[in-house]
Amino acid sequence: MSELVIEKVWKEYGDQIVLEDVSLTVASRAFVALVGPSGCGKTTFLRMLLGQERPTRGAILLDGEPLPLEPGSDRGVVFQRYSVFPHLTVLGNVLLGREFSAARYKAKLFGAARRRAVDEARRLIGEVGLSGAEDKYPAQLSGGMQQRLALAQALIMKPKVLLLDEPFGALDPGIRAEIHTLMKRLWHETQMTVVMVTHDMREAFTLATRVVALERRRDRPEGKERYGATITKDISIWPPRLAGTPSIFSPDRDGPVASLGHCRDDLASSGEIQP
Ligand SMILES: Nc1ncnc2c1ncn2[C@@H]1O[C@H](COP(=O)(O)OP(=O)(O)OP(=O)(O)O)[C@@H](O)[C@H]1O
Repeated sequence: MSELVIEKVWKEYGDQIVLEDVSLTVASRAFVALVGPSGCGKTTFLRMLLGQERPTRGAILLDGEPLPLEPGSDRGVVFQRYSVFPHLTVLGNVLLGREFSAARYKAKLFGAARRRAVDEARRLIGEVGLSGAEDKYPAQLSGGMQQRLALAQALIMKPKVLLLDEPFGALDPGIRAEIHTLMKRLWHETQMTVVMVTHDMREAFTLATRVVALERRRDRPEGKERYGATITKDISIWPPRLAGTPSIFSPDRDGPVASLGHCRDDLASSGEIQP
């Protein structure tokens, strides 16, 4: 379970109302794409889900509990840039979250605990297609590889909710299509709830189960700061998609194995998926 409930949330900075009266329930295992004009408050909304900002009014609940006041391991995040640490290797970047959560002050793991974490980090590095790059630094990676690394870095903490702020916006179209395939596979495998900000409608409709638009209802220049954005459209993608569940309508496009273009042997042989 990882359901997010946003109840009548407002966000104001001084006199400026950025968001007004936003209510949204994001079901467990859903993938919501958040779209809207520049400056309407999408990142602000995501930062509230992360716990970096607090609503001025209203409440945000994760599985029925108010969100903790600061970011935690139950919520992972990937930004368009700067999600990874330039002075750490690929392996170091992926291990970091584990090291911090195990030893908050020294941020180092030792012995068997470190070996287990290293094994897990290497497995994830493989999952995102970066095997062989473990000892490289982010500056030695392409943009697409850096975003794959950022995904692995977020996933090692096994977040219930993954928050993505235009994570693929700076990538070339070909690389973006590849990373979409990866993102779909990871979403199906981990069955996380995902909220992704994007400017790319094609990306929104390719990945999401639901596309939600934030907009100011009254957009007169003189009233810009007096009215915040709210949800103006909420489109459920058809045929429906759900993490971990093959689509009955388009199994070749949507489903745990479909995004790979072929059926993974382990799932097929387990009888979970029909090849
Ligand atoms: N910490 C802050 N203090 C004051 N104002 C802020 C703060 N953070 C965001 N804002 C304001 O909130 C508004 C919404 O910003 P936000 O970055 O959330 O928009 P956005 O929809 O993500 O934009 P874009 O699509 O261009 O990234 C902007 O007017 C911005 O200046």
